[in-house]
Amino acid sequence: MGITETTEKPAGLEDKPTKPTLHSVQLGVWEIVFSLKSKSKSTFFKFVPSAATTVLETLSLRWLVVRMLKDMYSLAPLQLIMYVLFELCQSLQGGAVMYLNSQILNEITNKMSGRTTDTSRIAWSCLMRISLPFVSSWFRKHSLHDAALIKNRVSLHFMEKSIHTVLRLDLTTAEDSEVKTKMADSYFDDSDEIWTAFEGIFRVLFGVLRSFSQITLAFALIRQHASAPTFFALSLIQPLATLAGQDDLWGKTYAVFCINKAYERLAALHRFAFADNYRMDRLSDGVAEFIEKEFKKSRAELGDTPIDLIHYQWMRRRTLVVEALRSLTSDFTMLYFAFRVIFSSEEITFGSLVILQEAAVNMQRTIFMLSFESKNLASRIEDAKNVYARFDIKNLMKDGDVSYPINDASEKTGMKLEFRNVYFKYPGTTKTVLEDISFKIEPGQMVVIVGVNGSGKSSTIKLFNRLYDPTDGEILVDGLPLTSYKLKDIRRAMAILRQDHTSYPLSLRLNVALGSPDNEYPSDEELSNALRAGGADAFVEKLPKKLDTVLNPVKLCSLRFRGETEEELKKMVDEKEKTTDVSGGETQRLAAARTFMRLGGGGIRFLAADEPTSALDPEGEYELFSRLKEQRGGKTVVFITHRFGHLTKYADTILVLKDGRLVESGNHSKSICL
Ligand SMILES: Nc1ncnc2c1ncn2[C@@H]1O[C@H](COP(=O)(O)OP(=O)(O)OP(=O)(O)O)[C@@H](O)[C@H]1O
Repeated sequence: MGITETTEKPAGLEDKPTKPTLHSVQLGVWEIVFSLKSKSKSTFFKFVPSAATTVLETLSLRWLVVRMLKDMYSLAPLQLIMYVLFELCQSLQGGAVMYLNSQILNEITNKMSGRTTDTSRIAWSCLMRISLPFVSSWFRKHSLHDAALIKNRVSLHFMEKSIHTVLRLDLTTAEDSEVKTKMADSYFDDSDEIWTAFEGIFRVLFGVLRSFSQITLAFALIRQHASAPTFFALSLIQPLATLAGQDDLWGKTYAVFCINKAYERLAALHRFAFADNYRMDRLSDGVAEFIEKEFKKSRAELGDTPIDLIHYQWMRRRTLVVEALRSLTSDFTMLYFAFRVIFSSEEITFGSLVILQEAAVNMQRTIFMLSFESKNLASRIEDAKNVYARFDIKNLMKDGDVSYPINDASEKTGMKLEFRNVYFKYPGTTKTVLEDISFKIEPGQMVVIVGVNGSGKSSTIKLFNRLYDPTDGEILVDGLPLTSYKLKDIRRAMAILRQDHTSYPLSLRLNVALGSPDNEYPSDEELSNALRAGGADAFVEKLPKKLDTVLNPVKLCSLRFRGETEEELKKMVDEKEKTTDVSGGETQRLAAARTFMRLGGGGIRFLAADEPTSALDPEGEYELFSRLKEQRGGKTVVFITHRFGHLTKYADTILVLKDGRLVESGNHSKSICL
């Protein structure tokens, strides 16, 4: 259970390529492995270069600071100015307190040594000293209030900008590994990076200003004492020794592994018992007893081996002698004065001593603050930089500039489509999923694409509305390259019912209405027509909240028990978090209703349905296709289906795909071999 250090190949890494520079320490159930480079460096030796690097980085990122300031000023100009002023006043308040203390202490010293005292000065200083905390808390209150308001506006503003950024990303860009990394940490709760970085910079600036003003004042007040510089120098030893002796895990590069089999099993059993996704299996397999029995067994095997976090175990390694020496450094200043009293004739007043002590403590605080902030600020600034980098992501897919439709012909006119020697690979992959595909679809035609799983049917559909662009070859729409049209126009002219139907985390009403986003408040009649056409009316009618049901509400509730369970609170949270279970077929019907809503919205010239019936029974499938056929009007239609029996006989063209190639095309009358 003790500490074991080794520079040999760490356990658990046998199958990983290990470099000889690795060093490992075993603590409790953990093994911590770091590079030897980071082993010898103490926090102090890292603090100096890291503080310098942070300052230099902050200076080199002036554009970022200016951009943040501009953004914040535009969102809350008055509050920003007031916040800076309040913080500035608070920074200078330390100096004022020190000045007033020195005045009071000098008068006390005069009194104690029998000299005359200036009563009005002492009364005035006391009055000011009493008023200062009130003034200061007034500043604090307003500064906190302004800071909260700016933070709120900034968070919501950047949340909105993040949403704008993510919504306009095309698939190729969104799947790019660099873009994925940039977008990875843009969480809903993490929208205050800009404010955090800004606040961090200001905290350092005001902290330095506060200490600087106090130290300058202290020097001015006690400059006649020869011992002042030595005193300050001695007071620096304590923070510097603490930093030098601090061998924490901050800033080290390391990996932690669990090397205790019993603890690994405990963790697995714990997950098995708690994770929601195992709940059904746990109950149906009746594994509760097994879990508890195994847990007890592993616990006995583990014994008292420490399981707490590696940071705590690491901290406990400190030796008592080092701790004792470090705490002694805080007494150096007192020991120095004791020494002066014995060996020197210099007279130092009680007041000066207190002021010196106060200034020294402030200096120590500044050093600790800078050490802490230099670690934090760099990463906060990096986070803020990433936020702006996300906003600057450029779409890889180029938008066209031709409006669609070119001329506003009748709505019934279908789209004319042509694939010319189209090849396609998904971005970042090497497999050609579509190879040399050529076909033509005349306006208003109905085409059925068939083929076994993985033959490229869905990939073909994804090229129609430019979710992806072909790797080679060309797609033409109404005689012009698809890429020449404005993306927004071309997508607005298409209705695509996809295979992997989803329901949005919004009410069912919006789930259907969003099929036609230009008509976000459709009438009840339009909604029920779409629901009926999609075959979703019956199941929606049975739901207690009908169209106001949110199938999977976003969870924003939390409940913490302190002692007894509060049933009322629990019920409220359960009610808010309640999900409504619907079958795969019902979600598919909902997606179909959304498509019918789109078809009814007007402006649609092309309809594609990619196996929209996979979760439907044969009757549901027949009904859906019949209604899609009924409502297609003159639109060009492409259907993909596995069960094509009754569909293919209506098709003007049947395209047969195999391994990404078009192996046959024709129609029933040309007796295509299906
Ligand atoms: N996002 C993707 N990234 C990489 N490869 C993909 C992606 N989607 C599909 N593929 C691959 O492209 C090939 C064609 O897939 P596609 O989904 O177009 O076939 P499909 O004929 O529609 O199949 P199914 O009938 O199962 O839906 C498959 O080999 C598949 O693994």
